[in-house]
Amino acid sequence: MGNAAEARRSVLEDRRAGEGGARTVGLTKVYGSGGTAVRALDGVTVEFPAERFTAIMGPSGAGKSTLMHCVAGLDTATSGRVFVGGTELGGLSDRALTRLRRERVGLVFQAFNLVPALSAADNITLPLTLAGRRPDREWHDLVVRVLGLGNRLRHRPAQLSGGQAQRVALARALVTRPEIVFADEPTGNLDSRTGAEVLAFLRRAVDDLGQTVAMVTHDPVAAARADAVIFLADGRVADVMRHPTAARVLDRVRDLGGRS
Ligand SMILES: Nc1ncnc2c1ncn2[C@@H]1O[C@H](COP(=O)(O)OP(=O)(O)OP(=O)(O)O)[C@@H](O)[C@H]1O
Repeated sequence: MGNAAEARRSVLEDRRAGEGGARTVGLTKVYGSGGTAVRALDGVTVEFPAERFTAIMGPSGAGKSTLMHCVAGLDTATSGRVFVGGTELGGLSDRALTRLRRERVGLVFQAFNLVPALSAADNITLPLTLAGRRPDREWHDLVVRVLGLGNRLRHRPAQLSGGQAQRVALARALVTRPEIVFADEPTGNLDSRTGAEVLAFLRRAVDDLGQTVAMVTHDPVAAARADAVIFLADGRVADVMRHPTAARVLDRVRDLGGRS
């Protein structure tokens, strides 16, 4: 076995045993009150298992973003429970929640959200810089290698293609070795070939780096790269499909009505 493979194995064996993933129990989120109240989530119990890739689909307004925001600690539940790894979010102080959000959850957005003035390398380590932490060099280098970014580190975002920019965003989400990475329509701004490449890297984050990924998408082909698809409709879980194929996902999306 080569040095690189050995390094990779030893880094992966370091994983915090028994941690990772996220889940909700009876998660309900109501925006507003009285006659104008909107029940965005209505008793959602779902699991994002550790070291798995899960897609979230559903018609517009089904509650996909709300679910992601509540599990990522960006929004608070009205009732029900949210766990990231072994930690229940409901019991955390604002300060602890901020820390959890920063260090134990990774976020990837459609619009990349890289800092234009910083190199790819500095963008990747930004979450650690903000937290006053030093990168775990071995893990950092492994992430950069698996995402194929070694020769792009000195580039600024404007000098990167869309697919490279999204890989930098993914590396930034992974560098803290979070319990879960949420990707919100990560291929929405990319052409289909580049989108497929980014999906392949999301898969590698799970298969080669042992990370946990949850992805909101409207695209059945993208969802088919996941291990399971959670379908939401009207704030509830309408279905969970394991081992999805694009054709089966498309059928289900049509059953649920409208654009997924
Ligand atoms: N901050 C808010 N205040 C009031 N209502 C909200 C707020 N955020 C979301 N909603 C409502 O909650 C419901 C679920 O919205 P959410 O954005 O989670 O859906 P979605 O499935 O992500 O939709 P899309 O695919 O269009 O992004 C919608 O009816 C929406 O209008």
